[in-house]
Amino acid sequence: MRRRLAAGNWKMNGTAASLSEMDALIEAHLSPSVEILLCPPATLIAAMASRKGQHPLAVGGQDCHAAASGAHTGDLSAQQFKDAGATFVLVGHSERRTDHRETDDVVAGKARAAHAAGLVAVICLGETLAEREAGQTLDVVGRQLDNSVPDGATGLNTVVAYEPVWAIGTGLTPTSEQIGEVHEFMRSRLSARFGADGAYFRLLYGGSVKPSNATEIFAIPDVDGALVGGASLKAADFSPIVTALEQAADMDLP
Ligand SMILES: O=C[C@H](O)COP(=O)(O)O
Repeated sequence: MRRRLAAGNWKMNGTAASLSEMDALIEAHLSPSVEILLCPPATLIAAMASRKGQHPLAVGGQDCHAAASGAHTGDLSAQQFKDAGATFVLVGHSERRTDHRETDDVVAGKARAAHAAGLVAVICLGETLAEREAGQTLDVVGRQLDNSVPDGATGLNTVVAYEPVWAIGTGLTPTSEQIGEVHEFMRSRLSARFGADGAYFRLLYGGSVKPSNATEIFAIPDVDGALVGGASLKAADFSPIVTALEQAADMDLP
């Protein structure tokens, strides 16, 4: 059984004062029945990891370089994130693919670096609105999945997050049928490539997940959780999403 995962991506938001939001989240979920991951800006990783104490909340980076070390001013390696207390790292977020022109090859290199450092790579992918309207969604997702997920990926070291670009930060969400179609497609594509292990990759949906739509999204087959942006910044918004995921997990077969 795949453990459900509620992941929050703070993007370029948050200062030391924002750590109180993590405190409130922990207080609301002292013994969470799902895995909770927060990906704050890199400046807060070490402080968050140390402040959470023994709570099982996981801390992750938002990006890493493909190299382990070297002359890459301003970049951070997966090893450095691990050293700071992270256990996950996002790679291939659409904002990285757009703002930094990251290709699937680059994303796969970053995922390999994450694996080499012992981090779980959360590999993000998804179509643009133009691609969806052109009927290319599954082609785009299939190509990104094949080329961004490196050999050596397993259900233990890799999570895939489907984030339609047009749903990120817009308040728009695909229908449950559209999300279900893509998740079913990704599951079968991973199973075709990785065999039985394909069933163990956790698949997250991301894009305008809110307390008001979380329950419906978490009921979709093969949606194992969410990658949440804006609604992860405040515990008052993220906590009900975690609760909705816990309720969905309660209904999973043992
Ligand atoms: O990484 C998170 C996604 O980009 C979703 O962001 P959002 O929940 O603000 O739409």
